[in-house]
Amino acid sequence: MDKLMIEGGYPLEGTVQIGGAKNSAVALIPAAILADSPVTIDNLPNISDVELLSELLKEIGGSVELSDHEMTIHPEEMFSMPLPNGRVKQLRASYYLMGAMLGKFKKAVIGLPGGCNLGPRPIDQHIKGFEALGAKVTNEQGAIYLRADELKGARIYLDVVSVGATINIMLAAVLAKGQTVIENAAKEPEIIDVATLLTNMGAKIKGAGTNVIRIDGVESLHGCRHTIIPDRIEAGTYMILAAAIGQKVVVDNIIPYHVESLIAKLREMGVNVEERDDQVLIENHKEKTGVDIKTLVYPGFPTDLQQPFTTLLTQAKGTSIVTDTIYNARFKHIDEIRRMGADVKVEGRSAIINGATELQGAKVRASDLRAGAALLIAGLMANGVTELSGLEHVDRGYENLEEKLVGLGARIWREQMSEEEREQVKS
Ligand SMILES: CC(=O)N[C@H]1[C@@H](OP(=O)(O)OP(=O)(O)OC[C@H]2O[C@@H](n3ccc(=O)[nH]c3=O)[C@H](O)[C@@H]2O)O[C@H](CO)[C@@H](O)[C@@H]1O
Ligand SMILES: C=C(OP(=O)(O)O)C(=O)O
Repeated sequence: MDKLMIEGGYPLEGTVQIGGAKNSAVALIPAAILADSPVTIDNLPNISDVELLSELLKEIGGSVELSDHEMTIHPEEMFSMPLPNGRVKQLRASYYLMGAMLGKFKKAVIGLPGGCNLGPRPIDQHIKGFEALGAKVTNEQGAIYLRADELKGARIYLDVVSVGATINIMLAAVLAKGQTVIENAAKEPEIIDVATLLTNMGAKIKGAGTNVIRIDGVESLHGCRHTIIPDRIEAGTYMILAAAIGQKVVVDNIIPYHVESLIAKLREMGVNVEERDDQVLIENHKEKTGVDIKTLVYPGFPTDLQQPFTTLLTQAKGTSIVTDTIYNARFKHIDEIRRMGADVKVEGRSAIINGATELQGAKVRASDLRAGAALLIAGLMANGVTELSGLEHVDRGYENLEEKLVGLGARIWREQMSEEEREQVKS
């Protein structure tokens, strides 16, 4: 068990390269199950969720070659091995094995997923979609059993706009007979990325990126090569970090259009953002003013950047209100940044931040992935040393974290936790 040691107060400068999108990668890897020949995915992020999925594909008989940022998946020998426990519980995206295995084998047994604990994260809309396609779905002791004699296209209206349900239904529908229409679909860039891979595999999909997706089922799918889009949440995290403690930071290899809502809010605060073709330059020399944000589905402000942005707002003058409309318990980082000196309180679904406050280094723990990002930013801004534990969450979504930060001039390194510290974490 490691902790991250962060010596705060050193301004950051330089260029940081952004990797491939976690939330695309974790859907693209299961999508390969649907093919009859090898699928190669590149610009793959070097994160633990990718490693876990690669192991899960091996458990169902696949062979996987993983080299530097590239994975080739051989699905020819895969079979519908039940996965009720184990690795499926360690990440959210294991739910995509349901759609992909149901689509390919017409049956699957998959344990309920893990992932960040942000309050209730039901999968009723995924199940509604599978049932509409003709599957019988039951929940037996925390595992979802799916079975169908055949899958037939259907019209499915999602009661809530869900990234996971939209992608999962696409995965189950591409090999179904006839047409499937997903209404009130999510529009995140990762959905377009998954539809692009499936289309290159031979699927017929129209409308990905809009709220109505039409899928005409095909008999079979073949392998192909696919390059993952840049991770807009990793990019956003470095942009927030640059606004918090950067002087002149270039966030490179991104699609600026995917982070428009963040750019708008940074500018509103008084941060200079220059948009270029595939990079943004963040210059931070003025006093920052507090702003209000409300998280929304894409293209609104992403919930996954809410926690890091809250930390930035502690450095802005005045009162800011952050409301998370997607998750009702995504404020577990607040108690920790308060311990570092921030003036923040949570009321219902909102955090109220009074700034600007000086932060002091402390021993803090990440309760989830983006809480980790929020505390990392706090540590880099704070006076003195911050010790951040809970790195198993952070490593799910940020590749080569220390390397990228040291490249920008940060003083940050990993250390093993002492026996006593490990005991404290367990209790
Ligand atoms: C692996 C992955 O891509 N994770 C992302 C995905 O999570 P995930 O796919 O879990 O998030 P959803 O878009 O499905 O969830 C959005 C909202 O809908 C609710 N809901 C969802 C499904 C369902 O069947 N029933 C239901 O009520 C959820 O509780 C939540 O309040 O999108 C989230 C919202 O952008 C991001 O925070 C996560 O980073
Ligand atoms: C919530 C997130 O991830 P997951 O859905 O994989 O838990 C995230 O990436 O911020």
